[in-house]
Amino acid sequence: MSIQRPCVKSFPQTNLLEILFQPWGFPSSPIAICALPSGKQVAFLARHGVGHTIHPSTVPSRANISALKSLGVRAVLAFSAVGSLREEISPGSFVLPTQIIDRTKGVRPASFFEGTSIVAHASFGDPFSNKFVTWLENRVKKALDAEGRDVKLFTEKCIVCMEGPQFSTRAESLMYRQWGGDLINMSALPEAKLAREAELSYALVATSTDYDAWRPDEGTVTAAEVFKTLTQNANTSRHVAATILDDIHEAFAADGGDMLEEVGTMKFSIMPRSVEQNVEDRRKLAYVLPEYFSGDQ
Ligand SMILES: CSC[C@H]1O[C@H](OP(=O)(O)O)[C@H](O)[C@@H]1O
Ligand SMILES: Nc1ncnc2[nH]cnc12
Repeated sequence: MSIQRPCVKSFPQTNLLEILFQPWGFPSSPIAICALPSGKQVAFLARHGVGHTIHPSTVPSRANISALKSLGVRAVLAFSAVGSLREEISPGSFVLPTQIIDRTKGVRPASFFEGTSIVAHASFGDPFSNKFVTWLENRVKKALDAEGRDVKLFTEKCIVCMEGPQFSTRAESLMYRQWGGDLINMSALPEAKLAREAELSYALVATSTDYDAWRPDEGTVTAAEVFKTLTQNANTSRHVAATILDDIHEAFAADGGDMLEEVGTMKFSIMPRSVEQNVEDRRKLAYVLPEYFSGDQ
């Protein structure tokens, strides 16, 4: 879910060929561009496809993020069902995490630069956009407190992103707790990494559905257990989105605004040997980073 702005200044949408050129394939679902009651536009994308047909390991995250960027999106507010690794984060709780532990297994393309002649190392020490997350804290809390919704909100938590599709073993779940993990899902990565490379602000609203597999006297998570809480969490997520999207749009609307802390960061992440950059690679990367790759070298 994301904020849409009419146009990214320097995106080279000059002819039909350029528009049709989608270097990372098609996104998971059609992207619905909707007008809010205020008239502002937002774009919605279903990560697992319209009929939930896409496995977490094969979500085309590069296509998703690059398509959103090409539409003029500046900020992505992602939602995810997560397991809880902490007693206090009971199913039904909402969390705005600030850290990630990567337990994906290298099978997901995780960089726009992969397979190109251009090397870049994005900073990822703070994997979610700090300003965006901080900005969200009060707003999400207020939205959750409205209408007597009894939903707890946690902040400053660490999410483990695992490969799946099977859930974790008890031993893995206990290990993640020892590592400092508070939540677990299969979707935060490479989405957050790619948003960073695309210079988009990215925050995750994690919605807890289960206690994973670490509780000694309880059974381990099943898909059926996740589904039990999922519908209620999805309703609450829709309420949160409907309450805060206008304000998010507003916060990101002004050019050069405070919230756009990722814009400009890739400038110092791309290795500077541009003489050796392949023209086709530059063209491909111009789709997602027109700021650096659309012109001649
Ligand atoms: C249905 S449980 C596992 C599944 O749920 C989460 O998906 P999403 O993040 O799209 O809500 C998790 O990451 C797994 O992909
Ligand atoms: N326990 C769990 N592990 C991984 N992904 C999840 N999504 C929801 N619950 C999960």
